Amino acid sequence: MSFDRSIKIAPSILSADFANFGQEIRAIEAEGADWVHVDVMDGHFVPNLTFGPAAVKAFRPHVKTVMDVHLMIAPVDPYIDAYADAGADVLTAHVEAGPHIHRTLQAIRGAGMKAGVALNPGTPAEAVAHLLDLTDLICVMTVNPGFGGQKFIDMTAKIRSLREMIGDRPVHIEIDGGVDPSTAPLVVEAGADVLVAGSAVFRGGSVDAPQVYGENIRKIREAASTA
Ligand SMILES: O=C(CO)[C@H](O)[C@H](O)COP(=O)(O)O
Ligand SMILES: [Fe+2]
Repeated sequence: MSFDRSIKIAPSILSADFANFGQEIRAIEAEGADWVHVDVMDGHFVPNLTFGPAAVKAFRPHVKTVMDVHLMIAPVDPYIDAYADAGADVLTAHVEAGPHIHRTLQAIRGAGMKAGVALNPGTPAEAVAHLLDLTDLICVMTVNPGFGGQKFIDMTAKIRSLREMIGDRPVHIEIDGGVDPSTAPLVVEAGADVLVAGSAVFRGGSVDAPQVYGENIRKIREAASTA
């Protein structure tokens, strides 16, 4: 997985049909997804529960692009090897998930994955100031994590600060939560390059009507290109 700053749309399968992940992943990729975003929730760090490493491993053969795994779990460290074995390309941990995010990022890279760090809306950009050389992606949450379909929280000032802090390092800025054609240009203009979108991609479509996913992805991409 090589670094580039072009806009990438990463549909979140949190909004897919949970009885049909394989087909859903193949459909969004066929319809133009650049990455596939996988939300892991533990019912403890966030008030919702999704799936664990065995399910993520089962998704792997269906993902031909980049499997971007967003861990909303605490603790993280005991599970890093399991997600490496599951085939995650990017593994993102929350800075709020424990006292040793520096060690966690080292361990993620040590296990052969790209290391991501996520920031809740209430966490300032400065929380990652000493982590920039250990991270490949900073995920700026634009909702409080736990659920799809929530209203976008404006974090453009934080995105601008991060873009300045990152300088010319090869670090992606990913935006997660409430991204749709109306919010995408704001975050891209502020410096984001990876746009996660769950409800805005899956809304109105299905594996029997996958062209709707394609139209939804295209609308986000077109809106982002106006930034
Ligand atoms: O991490 C997440 C929630 O915690 C999801 O990735 C995010 O909410 C995407 O869903 P939507 O685009 O519907 O907001
Ligand atoms: Fe996510």
